[in-house]
Amino acid sequence: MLTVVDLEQARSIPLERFGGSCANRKRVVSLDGALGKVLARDIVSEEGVPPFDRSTMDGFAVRAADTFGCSEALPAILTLVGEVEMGVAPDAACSSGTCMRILTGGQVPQGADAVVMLEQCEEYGDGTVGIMRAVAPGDNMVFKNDDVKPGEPVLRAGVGIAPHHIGSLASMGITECEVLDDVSVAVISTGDEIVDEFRKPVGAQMRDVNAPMLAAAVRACGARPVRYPIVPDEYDALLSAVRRALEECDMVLVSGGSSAGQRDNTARVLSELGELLYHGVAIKPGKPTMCAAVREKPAFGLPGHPVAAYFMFLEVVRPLLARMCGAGDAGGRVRRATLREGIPSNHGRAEFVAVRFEGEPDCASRLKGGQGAEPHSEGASGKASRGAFDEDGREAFASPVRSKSGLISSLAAADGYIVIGRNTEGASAGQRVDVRLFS
Ligand SMILES: Nc1nc2c(c(=O)[nH]1)N[C@H]1C(S)=C(S)[C@@H](COP(=O)(O)OP(=O)(O)OC[C@H]3O[C@@H](n4cnc5c(N)ncnc54)[C@H](O)[C@@H]3O)O[C@H]1N2
Ligand code: MOO
Repeated sequence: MLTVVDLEQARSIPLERFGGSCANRKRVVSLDGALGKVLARDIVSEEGVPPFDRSTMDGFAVRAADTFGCSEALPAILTLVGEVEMGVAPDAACSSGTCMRILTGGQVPQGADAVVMLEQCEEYGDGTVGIMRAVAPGDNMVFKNDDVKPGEPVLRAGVGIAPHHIGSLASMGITECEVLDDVSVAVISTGDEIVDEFRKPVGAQMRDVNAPMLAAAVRACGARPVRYPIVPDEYDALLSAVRRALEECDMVLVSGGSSAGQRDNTARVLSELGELLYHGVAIKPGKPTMCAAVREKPAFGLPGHPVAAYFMFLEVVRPLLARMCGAGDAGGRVRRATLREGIPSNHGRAEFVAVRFEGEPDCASRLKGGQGAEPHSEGASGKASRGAFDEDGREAFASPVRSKSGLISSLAAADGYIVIGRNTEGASAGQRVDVRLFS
């Protein structure tokens, strides 16, 4: 029997049940394998970076005080006492009235506290250098430990490791780090008519759309998909596939067989193995979605129709998976837009509607100045008299994309989707909406 919930409950029930207990396995990876992983503990450097005062320009290391008041007309004349070799600690120091030749990245010698750029100096060839621009202490150089101070945390546990973090770790000489272990997600397609995407369908067979798509969606969350062989519409076959997947993975996704037909086994299998938390969501498409707890692991039954499976993954599975991966709730990016045309929707369920953005002239000036704004068609809700603006100040318009839940390529024309509430007559032209972006 269907235990129907609304979309918000479909999302919150698994989050409450499984969201707190996860993401605790850790492993050590080398920097090569660290990209995209979530750091498991704070990074504190034992070393300071840079380990010495360092020039950021080609020129001459000086005592800044020696250059005060100098100009092109009246250069400060300093005695050249040597040259800093790259990668080697200087063999001389700068005392008052002296300077040393230095290249970008060279160690600023003792006594010097600034560097004058080459272009602002003139070598006279007699062992002296004319300085034509005054510098302040610290100009054109960085000091020892400016980037990283020993003992200070540089990266915090929970951060998603990006390329610049890997650069930072390398600079500290940290070549491996502890990260949260991958969350593994079993992806199972079921249906007698489904063949894998490498085979040519014969008769009334169809290629598996859901498994490659859901595996990619799992990967996009930072988790590791594990694909299992396609399961026929047989109870025992699905029971043993799901049982095995739950032993091997942290979460299971089954697509197909989710409604209440004779050959739809997913709900029966999940009830047999564990506790069905809900079966049925008041949303179109996506109605037969279910969630179960099997030995405290989450198992979702998603609709066979690919568009429905994708929307329900994004709305219901992704928030939990993101939490399990240690990345917060990761609701996806949202962009505000104004609907170009009305969308009727009055079947007592909330509805996902794919939309695309329409190109519009840049309205930044109108937004900022607030003058000369032309009103747009007023929605039936009366809420919007002007368009919505994105963060760049561009006015964004969205139009519905005709789509059906079995037609995955219809989404290729869409940039994202909106959710029309359950107790409405639909959405009206001119209404402002939050478009959940696909990417
Ligand atoms: N009499 C009723 N029929 C249906 C109802 C209903 O309430 N009463 N609900 C419809 C809705 S809504 C959906 S959604 C689907 C749910 O289907 P199932 O989850 O049981 O899935 P199947 O029946 O196995 O497949 C539905 C459809 O999707 C295709 N499919 C399945 N798996 C894949 C895959 N991996 N890749 C590509 N396509 C797949 C399958 O061939 C079917 O065409 O039920 C409606 N029916
Ligand atoms: O609700 Mo079904 O999930 O229309 O495609």
